[in-house]
Amino acid sequence: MPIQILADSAMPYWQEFFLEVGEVKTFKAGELSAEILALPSSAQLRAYLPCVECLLVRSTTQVNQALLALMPNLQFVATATAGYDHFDIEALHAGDIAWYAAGGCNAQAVAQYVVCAALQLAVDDRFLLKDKRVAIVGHGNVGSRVANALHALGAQVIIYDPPQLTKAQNTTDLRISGSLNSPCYVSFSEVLKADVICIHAPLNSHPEHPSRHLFDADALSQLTGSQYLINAGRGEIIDNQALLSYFENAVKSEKVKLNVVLDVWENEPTITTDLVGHLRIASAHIAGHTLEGKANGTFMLYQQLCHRYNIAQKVKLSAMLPPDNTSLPKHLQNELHLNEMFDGESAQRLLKNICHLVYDIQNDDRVFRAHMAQFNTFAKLRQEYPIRREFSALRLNVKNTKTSQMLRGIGFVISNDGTT
Ligand SMILES: NC(=O)c1ccc[n+]([C@@H]2O[C@H](COP(=O)([O-])OP(=O)(O)OC[C@H]3O[C@@H](n4cnc5c(N)ncnc54)[C@H](O)[C@@H]3O)[C@@H](O)[C@H]2O)c1
Ligand SMILES: O=C(O)[C@H](O)[C@H](O)COP(=O)(O)O
Repeated sequence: MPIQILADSAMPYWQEFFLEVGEVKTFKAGELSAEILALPSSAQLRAYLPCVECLLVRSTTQVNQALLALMPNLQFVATATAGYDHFDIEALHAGDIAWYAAGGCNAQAVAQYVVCAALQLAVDDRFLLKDKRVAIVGHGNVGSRVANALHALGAQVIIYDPPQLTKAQNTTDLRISGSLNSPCYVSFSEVLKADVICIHAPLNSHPEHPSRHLFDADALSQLTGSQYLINAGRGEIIDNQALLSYFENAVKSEKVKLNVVLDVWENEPTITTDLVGHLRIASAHIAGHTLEGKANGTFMLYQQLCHRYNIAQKVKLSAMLPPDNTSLPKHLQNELHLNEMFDGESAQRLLKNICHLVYDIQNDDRVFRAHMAQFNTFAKLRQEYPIRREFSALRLNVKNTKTSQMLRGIGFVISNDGTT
């Protein structure tokens, strides 16, 4: 009997990977909840559920007790995402169902979203990132990449990650893979003093350090209009009602407002739309939605399935992705050669223009505002998100060693840079 797999169809290349493993039926985001499945229109999907052995989802499917009760043969649940707060872990354990989350699959994508946001704000507000102190909240797959990228841009980076710090203190080997060589761990009160705060913690109710509402009314009241707060972790890490009250009070008292970038929101997809007008950059939870990030997620689930069912891995991810052969327009390439030392405002503007050639975050912000102003289309915007590539898809030719190190640090692939 082939393995029975039920998978979210919003996983690029699912046919190429999952059909190698078993028989696959797909569903669309929003279709797989006990409430929706109770409707007569879901009869066909509901009838299939008792056969399902492997369930492959994205963050939009709540894997809870009510859903698990409909799949008595389920052995394995996996999500093609880094976050797994949509899993009821206790219910999975109770049902003796193995689970997996594709941690790191889209870390590069999120890091590049943050780099684009930071460069955009720096250019608009005429400051240099290298003069700023940046706090990273959550220094895992995503946070460490963001830390490395902003460090490469010259920023001073500090880290808030109590679970990681505890682990580091309890081990003789203080190196933490994928992070800055020696992370500078700080307290939460130091985070609140940083010029830029980037949130990349998971949503959790950790007994000592819960991330839910870490940025509550009290924390928000300590921030000022000269600071920047970027949330690409989970919406619930910032109390969105408290943030709205903060903005409304700032408007009333004519105070300069905190600069906030939100990719993630509380209660997605039914978000607090009143917040949008107060934000510097707003998007519909798409920071990780590059083709590479999503394809990595599918591939990581395929690897898990092969491992679990002892199947030889035949399909390679590199065979799927389109070739990375875009090159820089001549005028930008010339400018890049002229700005050899990459110092100062004009170099930062050039870097922003190069990054935005691959990913134009302003366009995501414009589209988001236009749609959210008309009707609540958060989920639709996410489902119809256009194909976005990562910086590695743009080949850069750079001679200066320092410049190429910096560009590599934020994820570009460099050729003919004089270092090789
Ligand atoms: N916006 C997006 O599209 C997008 C994409 C990818 C991931 N995410 C979110 O980002 C989160 C992080 O992803 P990751 O791959 O880096 O996960 P990860 O598990 O590799 O890293 C998370 C880090 O956060 C730390 N942490 C846990 N609780 C914390 C707390 N209360 N305060 C500070 N740090 C805390 C952990 O110790 C860990 O080092 C995911 O759980 C997901 O919710 C969002
Ligand atoms: O946790 C993650 O990996 C991200 O939040 C991910 O980008 C969510 O994407 P979705 O599954 O909702 O498409």
